[in-house]
Amino acid sequence: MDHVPNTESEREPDDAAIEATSDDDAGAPSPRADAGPAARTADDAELDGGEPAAHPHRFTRRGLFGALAAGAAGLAVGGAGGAAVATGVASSAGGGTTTTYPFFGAHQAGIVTPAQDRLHFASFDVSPETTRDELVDLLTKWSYAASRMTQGLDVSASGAVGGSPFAPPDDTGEALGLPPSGLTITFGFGPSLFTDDSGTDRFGIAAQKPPLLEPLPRFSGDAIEAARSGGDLCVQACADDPQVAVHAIRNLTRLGFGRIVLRWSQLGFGRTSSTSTTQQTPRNLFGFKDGTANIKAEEAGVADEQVWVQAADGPAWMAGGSYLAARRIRMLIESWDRVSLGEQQNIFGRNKGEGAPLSGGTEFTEPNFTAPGAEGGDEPVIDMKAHVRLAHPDNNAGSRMLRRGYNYVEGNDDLGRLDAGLFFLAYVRDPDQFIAVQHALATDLLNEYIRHVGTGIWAIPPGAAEGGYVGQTLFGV
Ligand SMILES: C=CC1=C(C)c2cc3[nH]c(cc4nc(cc5[nH]c(cc1n2)c(C)c5CCC(=O)O)C(CCC(=O)O)=C4C)c(C)c3C=C
Ligand SMILES: [Fe+2]
Repeated sequence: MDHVPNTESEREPDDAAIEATSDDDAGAPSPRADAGPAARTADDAELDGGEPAAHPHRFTRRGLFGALAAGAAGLAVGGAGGAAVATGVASSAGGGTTTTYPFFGAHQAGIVTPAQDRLHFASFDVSPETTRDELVDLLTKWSYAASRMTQGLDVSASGAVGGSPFAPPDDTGEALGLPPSGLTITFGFGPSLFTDDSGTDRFGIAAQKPPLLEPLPRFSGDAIEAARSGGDLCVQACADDPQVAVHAIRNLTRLGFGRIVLRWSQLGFGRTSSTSTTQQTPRNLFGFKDGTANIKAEEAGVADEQVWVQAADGPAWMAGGSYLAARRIRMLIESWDRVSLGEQQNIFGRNKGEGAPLSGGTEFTEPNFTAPGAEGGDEPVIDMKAHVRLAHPDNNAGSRMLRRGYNYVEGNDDLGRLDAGLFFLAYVRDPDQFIAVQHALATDLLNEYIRHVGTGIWAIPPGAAEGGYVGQTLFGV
């Protein structure tokens, strides 16, 4: 890891990290000043003193919910900093879990982390007036807020209900009472952050742009919509409760008012990949098990080989990071539903029930691409244009990718067809791992039933050191 060292005093977490800038009504002056000593919370003490809490996981939104339900005195006058109240546990209506993943670490969470059930993904453009210092300040605030929300805390110590009644709350509040739900928040930098359309180096980082970070090329059959593509920054929020994921994106967006603009966003449900051997393989909207051959966190050495940028790869600031390729892929559900079971299986090269390759065995048996068809003819049992054949590492110089996609359904079009599909997310050490496979899929039998309508690529910096911020290795302050 190549983190720029930082000191406690330089990077002391503080509510100030969340306060508004003059062009930003998201943050009023710190409400803690109004609250008085009686209102001080364990969180406040931790923040003021710069000492990390020994057990930050104790302070949960759920704890606060219990206190509210019990009518805890003082909250109505903005007394108690919400997140400190750890008693009176109420269960979540959203079905979330108490799982937490650390925000700080060598790699960002949300990549090899076991894929959660829900996604809210957002792409932002940095506003023309935003300076480098303001961008760094935003990344600092984002990291601080993310480090709290991923532990089930409000966005700041005063949070949703602990601040001044005369100022907008720091936290929007819709996650009050919900457990952490395994929330992970992953940040990325698009090619246009380094140089804009006119070639301008807006933030003095053009020289540090990874040579591999170029907009994805046009692929055969693409029907890309600009409004669903690209973006200077991306944020992937995954959780086991949709409201927790949406709360995270909403509050991060709010922190960026005046500095960034939401370009597009995507909700997802029903993860379409497993990233851990502890997880059952889920199904996509075509009804097939998806993620069987995905990279799993438990595969020794594979993430270093295929997912994490190594120090020797360069640039130095990306060591421990990754690249994220995103594709919004519409699935033509109604056409697919008229295809026979045999042809559906032929298209993927796996059976629909168990997900086993058509060459035989069980779900996790490696496909045999030379096994002959049942009639004993020349044709192999796994079609030459089957999806798993074309996407398999044997067909792609050994290259793999960590898939982390989600189903989406967004109503229907004017012909009464579901606007549904796969929001495909793949993490790779080198974007060419995705590009080569996507080119190989040009003859995929599946193409008759899908349309790629959105695209994007982002450099995913390494994780932040405790108390630091994501992107510190790039900006160096
Ligand atoms: C460029 C990469 C890929 C795109 C785009 C893609 C789209 C896509 N895939 C499915 C469903 C399945 N994919 C499966 C396997 C699979 N897919 C890719 C890559 C892309 N898929 C890879 C690398 C693999 C693994 C190949 C291997 O190593 O065997 C499967 C089989 C089960 C599994 O291993 O996950 C399914 C099912 C859809 C529906 C889709 C677009 C909408
Ligand atoms: Fe696939």
